[in-house]
Amino acid sequence: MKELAYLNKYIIRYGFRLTLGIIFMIISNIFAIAPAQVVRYALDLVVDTLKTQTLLKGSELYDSYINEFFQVVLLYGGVIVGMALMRGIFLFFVRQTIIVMSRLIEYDLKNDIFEHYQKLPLSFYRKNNTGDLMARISEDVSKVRMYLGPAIMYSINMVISFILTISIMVSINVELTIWALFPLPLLSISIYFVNNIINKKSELIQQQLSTMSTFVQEAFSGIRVLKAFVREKESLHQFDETAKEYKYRQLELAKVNSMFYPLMLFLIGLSTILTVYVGGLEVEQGAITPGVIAEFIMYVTLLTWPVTSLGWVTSIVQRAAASQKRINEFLSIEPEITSPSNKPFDIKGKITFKDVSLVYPDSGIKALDKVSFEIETGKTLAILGTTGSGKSTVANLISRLYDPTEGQILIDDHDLKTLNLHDVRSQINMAPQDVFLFSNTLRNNIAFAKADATEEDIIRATKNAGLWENIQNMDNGLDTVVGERGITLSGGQKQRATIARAILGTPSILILDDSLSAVDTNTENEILNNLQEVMKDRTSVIISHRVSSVKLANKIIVLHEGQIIEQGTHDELLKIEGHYQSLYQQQSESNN
Ligand SMILES: Nc1ncnc2c1ncn2[C@@H]1O[C@H](COP(=O)(O)OP(=O)(O)OP(=O)(O)O)[C@@H](O)[C@H]1O
Repeated sequence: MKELAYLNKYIIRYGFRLTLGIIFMIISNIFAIAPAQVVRYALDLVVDTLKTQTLLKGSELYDSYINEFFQVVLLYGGVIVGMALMRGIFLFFVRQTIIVMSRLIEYDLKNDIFEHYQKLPLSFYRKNNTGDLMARISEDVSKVRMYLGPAIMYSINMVISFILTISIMVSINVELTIWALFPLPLLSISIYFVNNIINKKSELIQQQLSTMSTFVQEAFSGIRVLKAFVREKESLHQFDETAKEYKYRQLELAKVNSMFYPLMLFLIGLSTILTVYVGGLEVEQGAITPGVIAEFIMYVTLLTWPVTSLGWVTSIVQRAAASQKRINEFLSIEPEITSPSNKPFDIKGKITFKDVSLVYPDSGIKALDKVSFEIETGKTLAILGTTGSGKSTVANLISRLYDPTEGQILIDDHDLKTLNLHDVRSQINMAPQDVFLFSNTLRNNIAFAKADATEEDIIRATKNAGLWENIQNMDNGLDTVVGERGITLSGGQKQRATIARAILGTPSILILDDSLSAVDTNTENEILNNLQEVMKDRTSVIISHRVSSVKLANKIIVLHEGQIIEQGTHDELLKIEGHYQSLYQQQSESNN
């Protein structure tokens, strides 16, 4: 239960609403309980009148007596209706304070979790799958919300109505109180157990539902493969199996649910019977008036819901504690990469690597081994190498997505780790190797880098990325929606859209990670020429497998198994007659 203590700071934040809610709850309970006494007076009055009226029959007083009787009964009726109305109004206020408080906390909690998620390192996302991240921010927060809203509200209600109702009942007749309340704890305990079964069954349904949605989601995102391999029938069969299991679990839940109400009604009925029976005996002995029986039945009915909610609330709190534990697990992870300073920093563009090594924390792979190089502001650095040689790792380190395990990275001669992280990342733009586009318009995808970009900026960026002609041929131009992950675009178009996004903000350092692999050589040359203009006086890092992409660079480094094996300009490297030169020859021959 200590996990829920984390939520106290939120409850304190909305303490005023909660206090108001408690006050409204007390008032609404008073209006709920008071009519029972009015019913007792009214009923006793009816019984007395029935007795007296026979005596007065035939006398002059009879008519006025009956008239007065009806007026008083009407008055009692009016009072009861008025009180019910007041109870309703205050219940409305209770929900408006306590339930609204729970929704506000839910909102804050979701934002806090999301903000925290974004601070966590990439290694965290490798370890935890998306489904788990989503479940904690949606389902788990919803369960915690049930504790903050309904559970707190019904617990307070239970305490208030127990204190008020039971003290009145005891003050009237102790023996009748004991008999009337005797079945209620049984009700509470059985509801607790039934509810636990319901929760377990609901969880199984939830699991099956997520299996079903994952299946459907995969089937539709892989629809091209599915159709191409003519697997529709098998796919339907698999879906049918999953859906059958879902139906079975739902029916299991329905069985338990159908036990719930009969059980509840049986125990409440038992309370009423006992009240009438024991109350009847007490009336016979003259200990109470008949009106008290009616009053007690009303109290028992009033106590039914708080007693029911006791079992229900207990299981909500247990589930909320389990959910909060899962949320706390993520919240307690400290981001490894933090900003040590808030001092603004303007990047000019010089990059220095001094004996930099990186072992990826989650895989233990040594991706870079004592790599050193330097590139001056305004120059272009190209990185070439075999697959898995560590090229993207260099890009990740420059953007400080990881910190080196050994060595030092300097930007404009300052240790990267000491600089304002926000300023560093906002001035270094990267077109990553694994292209990612949001299911939004091309315009919004490109403007993602710069919220205040004008139409002109966006068009210029797409022209420089060699994408403008393609866009003009699309029916909706820049407003074309690219589908999930850019499914409606070709591989080369997606790459060029990410280049446009990267150059839009005219960054101080631009990194293109294998961003020209899906374009033909002519387009590649066109883009590279444009970039020379766009990135004039700024630093570019171009990562590629192709010599054609890197030959114009001021410095080329060739990586192999995490180490630099050659470095220099295109001409210098050709003279060495090493790896670069043989790659150049191979690629020139295959182009001819
Ligand atoms: N996020 C990561 N976590 C763990 N290991 C990684 C991660 N990224 C890369 N690696 C590993 O580090 C090594 C270098 O990978 P890197 O992506 O830098 O190579 P690359 O030269 O860019 O390759 P490619 O040309 O295929 O893109 C590889 O062995 C890879 O498996």
